[in-house]
Amino acid sequence: MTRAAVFGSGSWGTAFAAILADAGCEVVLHARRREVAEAINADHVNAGYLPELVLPDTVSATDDPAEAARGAELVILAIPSQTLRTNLDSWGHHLPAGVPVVSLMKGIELGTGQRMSEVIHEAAGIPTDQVVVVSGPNLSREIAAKQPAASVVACSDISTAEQVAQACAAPYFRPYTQTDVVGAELGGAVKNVIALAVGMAEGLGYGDNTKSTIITRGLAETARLGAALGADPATLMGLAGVGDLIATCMSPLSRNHSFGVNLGKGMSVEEVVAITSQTAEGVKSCRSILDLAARNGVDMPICTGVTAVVEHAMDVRQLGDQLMNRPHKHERH
Ligand SMILES: NC(=O)C1=CN([C@@H]2O[C@H](COP(=O)(O)OP(=O)(O)OC[C@H]3O[C@@H](n4cnc5c(N)ncnc54)[C@H](O)[C@@H]3O)[C@@H](O)[C@H]2O)C=CC1
Ligand SMILES: O=C(CO)COP(=O)(O)O
Repeated sequence: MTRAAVFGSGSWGTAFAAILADAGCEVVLHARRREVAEAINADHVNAGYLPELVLPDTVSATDDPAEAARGAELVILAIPSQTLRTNLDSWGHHLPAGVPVVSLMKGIELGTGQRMSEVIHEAAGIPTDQVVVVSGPNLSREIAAKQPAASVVACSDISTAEQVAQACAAPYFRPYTQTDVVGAELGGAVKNVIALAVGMAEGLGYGDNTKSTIITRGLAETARLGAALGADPATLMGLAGVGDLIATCMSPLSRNHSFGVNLGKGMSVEEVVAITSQTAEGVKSCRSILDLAARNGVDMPICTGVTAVVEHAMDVRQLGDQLMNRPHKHERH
């Protein structure tokens, strides 16, 4: 039985712990707060995040990172992107050597513009051929309800990707292996920003033509960034690209989508932050994605508009005009 350590006991870490357990692993969840770990051990439920999910007996929890990491043959990281480096600086030295380290995170680090796999490599010294990315249309509440879904397991070393895919293949969770780590990570990070834009459109009262236009042109700007950074275009047409884009942009379960809806309805960023208890990665990563795009000479008008709204440089009601009044151009450019 593979022993897996999952760091981050929020929505996705908890749902992924259940996937691993249902796939036959023994799982230890690391929770920052002792009372959360104790409640999971006592009740088999993480009430603050996924109260409807009863965790199998093979999932236990601890607030001690050394204990979580001890003997792990597989490490999973599911914490907010902008806190990954600080977390790894604090307990990354406990991670066992020579085992796959999986990123579930969908963001780009502010300041460095690094993808999460790059942060893991740099901050924890994990060799790149042991860093794995799992990304796809995986809204945690649907996964927790064991509704069927698939995902991409990407690693530069295909045998490591296959090992991780084997460990997380559950009856309701179907992994597909990949070697395009860059494409998988960019798809996951940029779709959050596009989902904010779609949510804003919905909040402003626009319908499905508008939303489909944003999704499709959002995919176009993701593809441009991917091309500049060496992603395989086919990855962005797959589960980690268009698959996740559709799920996140269309679902009321998406935190990014919901955040955007509230902005579109006229709430301020601060007001939405105050009522959002979980991570909406696009709010922080819009700036880092835009900086990354600028450094690579890539035009990302939707991300530019979302960032302007998030940073108070533009009223949400101006976003549509700004996008619609850009110079006309060929669809492929
Ligand atoms: N929830 C979902 O449906 C999915 C989420 N993801 C990605 O997984 C990552 C984690 O997301 P969620 O689990 O949904 O987030 P969440 O907000 O539900 O949970 C975050 C977890 O990280 C912990 N944490 C550790 N250090 C922290 C710090 N310094 N500040 C705040 N929290 C800290 C929190 O205690 C909490 O357990 C994100 O990058 C997200 O984009 C990816 C796929 C699906
Ligand atoms: O990544 C996700 C679904 O694949 C979750 O999206 P949100 O973070 O917007 O809830």
